[in-house]
Amino acid sequence: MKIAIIGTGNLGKSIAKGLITNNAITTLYLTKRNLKGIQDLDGYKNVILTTDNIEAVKQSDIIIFAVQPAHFENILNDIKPHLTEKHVLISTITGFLIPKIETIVGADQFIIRAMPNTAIAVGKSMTCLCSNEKGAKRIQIAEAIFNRLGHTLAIPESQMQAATVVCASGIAFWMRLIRATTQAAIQLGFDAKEAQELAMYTSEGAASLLITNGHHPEEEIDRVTTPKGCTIEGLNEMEHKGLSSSLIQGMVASFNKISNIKKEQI
Ligand SMILES: NC(=O)C1=CN([C@@H]2O[C@H](COP(=O)(O)OP(=O)(O)OC[C@H]3O[C@@H](n4cnc5c(N)ncnc54)[C@H](OP(=O)(O)O)[C@@H]3O)[C@@H](O)[C@H]2O)C=CC1
Ligand SMILES: O=C(O)[C@@H]1CCC=N1
Repeated sequence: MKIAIIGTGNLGKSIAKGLITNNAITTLYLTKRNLKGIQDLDGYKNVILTTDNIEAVKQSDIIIFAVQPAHFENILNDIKPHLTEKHVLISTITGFLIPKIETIVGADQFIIRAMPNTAIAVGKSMTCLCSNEKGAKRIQIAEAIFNRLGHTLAIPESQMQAATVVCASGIAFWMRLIRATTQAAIQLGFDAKEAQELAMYTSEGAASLLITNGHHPEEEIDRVTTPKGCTIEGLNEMEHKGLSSSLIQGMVASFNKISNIKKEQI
């Protein structure tokens, strides 16, 4: 696949690493105005670093956009004259809706929105996908790309804002939970390195149980909570302090912030 990533910052670089590691490219153009931050990707076979978005578009079939929302419209206007029937446009931009992309480049383009997360760098992204009417004919291409780099779910665009919070911001939320667990483990006597090891692999095990068994989390919790035991004592104390409530409220705040980002673009 001839792929271009327009805007190789935090997310774009994570996607690039995933694509390179998984041998998922024929050619990969990576663009950025200042190439300094991606020099470490220079030298990989068939990977081209450039500041020239138009050249990257001309040489590629699949264009993945990963710039900040405020930069997207100008970039679309710049590349628009160079778009052809072969191009599939995949936007990862938060809050930038498909109808708005269509007003810039036209509804006759294959347009897909993808919401991956930075775990794409290690092939573990939960990526939600949606498309315009024409893009529905190419959604399998996006699924093929992102399934190699994790797990995908096709959703209506109306759920994309929620998917951004749960999956994309979700990486940061889970990191904070893992960090807090690590801090507790240190307080309970482990050194910092061991504490993080315990936190990381325990969280991986918890997620793997749900993925493998298809159970509800409470079913797995029931297997751990010995009556009158230490687990239920700890869990109930966490809930008295608002664990679930604060997570839910934080995610709703994150969701509402995206609504404001969208308004700022109008
Ligand atoms: N970070 C994440 O985990 C996720 C981010 N997203 C979305 O992805 C997008 C990017 O986020 P993120 O990676 O964090 O942001 P970054 O700021 O890290 O990356 C954006 C990159 O775009 C480059 N850029 C800016 N203007 C241009 C231009 N004209 N041509 C080419 N490149 C350009 C910038 O580099 P330079 O200034 O050198 O050009 C920068 O490195 C956002 O819209 C965000 O909402 C979605 C899901 C997850
Ligand atoms: O924080 C942000 O706005 C972006 C979107 C999701 C992850 N990072």
